[in-house]
Amino acid sequence: MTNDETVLECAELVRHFPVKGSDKVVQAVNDVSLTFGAGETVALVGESGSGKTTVGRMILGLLAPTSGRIVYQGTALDEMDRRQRRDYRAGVQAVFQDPYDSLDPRRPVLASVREPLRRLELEESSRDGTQRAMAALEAVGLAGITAKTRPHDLSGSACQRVGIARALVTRPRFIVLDEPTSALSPIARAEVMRSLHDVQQSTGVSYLFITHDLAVVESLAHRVAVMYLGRVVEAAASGDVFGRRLHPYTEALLGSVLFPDPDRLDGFGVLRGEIPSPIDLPPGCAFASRCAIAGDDCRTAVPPLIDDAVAGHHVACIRQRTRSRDRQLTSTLRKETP
Ligand SMILES: Nc1ncnc2c1ncn2[C@@H]1O[C@H](COP(=O)(O)OP(=O)(O)OP(=O)(O)O)[C@@H](O)[C@H]1O
Repeated sequence: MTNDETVLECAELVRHFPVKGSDKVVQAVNDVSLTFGAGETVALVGESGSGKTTVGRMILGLLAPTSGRIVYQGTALDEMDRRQRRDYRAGVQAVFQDPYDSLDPRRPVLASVREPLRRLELEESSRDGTQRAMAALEAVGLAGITAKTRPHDLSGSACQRVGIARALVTRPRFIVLDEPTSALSPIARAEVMRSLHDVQQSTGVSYLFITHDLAVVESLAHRVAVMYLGRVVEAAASGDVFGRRLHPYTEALLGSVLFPDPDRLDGFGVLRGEIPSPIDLPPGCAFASRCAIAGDDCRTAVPPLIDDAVAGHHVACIRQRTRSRDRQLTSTLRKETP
C-alpha cells in the first residue's frame, strides 16, 4: 500500500561525533538523503558501524544532525512550532532490538502500551487510553492480554509485538524499526515480521527498517539503501538491489550472507581486509581499500550517488558503469554465440 505522498524526508544528513581529547571527529553519517512514501518500507543495511542507527536516532529527534534536514509531513524539524512538534512526536515512533529491555518488567504491559498516550497527553480519558492500548495490542495479535499481564508472562515474539503495539498506539505515520528481529528465534522472527506486514497493510504506516539481516529484508522492504562508513553507496527497489546489485560492496555483502564459505562465493566479491576507521577516512571512495576492482581514480574523489540506467537505482561507484557495460556485453555475446 504505497502511494506518491512523501511522509518523511532526510536531506544531506551529516552527523559527526567529537573524539575526546583530540580535534578529530567520528564521521558516523555523511551526506545521507532518503525519502519515505506513505506505506513504504525502506531497509537500511550495512555492516556494524556503517551509521544506520545514527540515521534512525536523528529521524527520531534523539540526536541533532551536524548538518542537513529532516522534513516530516512538509515541515522541517527545526522549524516546527509547538503543535507540529507534538504531532511529530506522536507520528514518528520506534521499535528497538531487545523487547525485554524496552519494557519495564514490573509494569503490566497494558500500562506500558498506554504510556505514550499519557506522556503526549493524547488520551481523552483513562477509559479511552485503555481502549486504544487494547486496540493496538489486538492489531498485533495480542487480544488476550489482560490488565495483569507482565513482560515475563510473554514469549520473545509476544514481547516484541507489545513493543510494536506501544509504537502504534499514538497512530503514527512512521516507525523506525532498529533491528527488531535480531534478538529473536527464527519462529519468533517470522511472527514479528508478519505482524509488521499486517500492521502496514491495515494502517499505511511507513517503516525505516534498520537491519543486518538481509534474509528478512526482501520480505518487508520496498526499497533498500546500502550504507558503508556513513554513506549510502547503493539504493534501489528491493528486487533490483538483490537482482542487479551494482556496487562491489553490495555484491560482497550479499555474497557473505548467501555463501558464508568464501571458497564457494560463486562469482560474488569477497569482503577482504579491515573496514577503515570512521575517524581517519581515506580520500575518495571509502570502500576502495577492500574493493577488488578499485583503481587509482577511485582514491581521489568521493563518488557521487547517481542514477543508473534503470530509474530509481542509485549507485556511488565510478567503476560500476564500466562493469555493467561489461556484463551487458558478455550476455549479448552469449546470446549471439551459436
Ligand atoms: N555517541 C557516539 N559517540 C561517538 N561515536 C559514536 C556515537 N554513536 C555512534 N558512534 C560511532 O558512529 C559510527 C556509526 O555507528 P552506528 O551505531 O550508527 O552504526 P550502525 O551501522 O548502526 O552499527 P550497528 O549495526 O553495530 O548498530 C560508529 O563508528 C560508532 O562507533
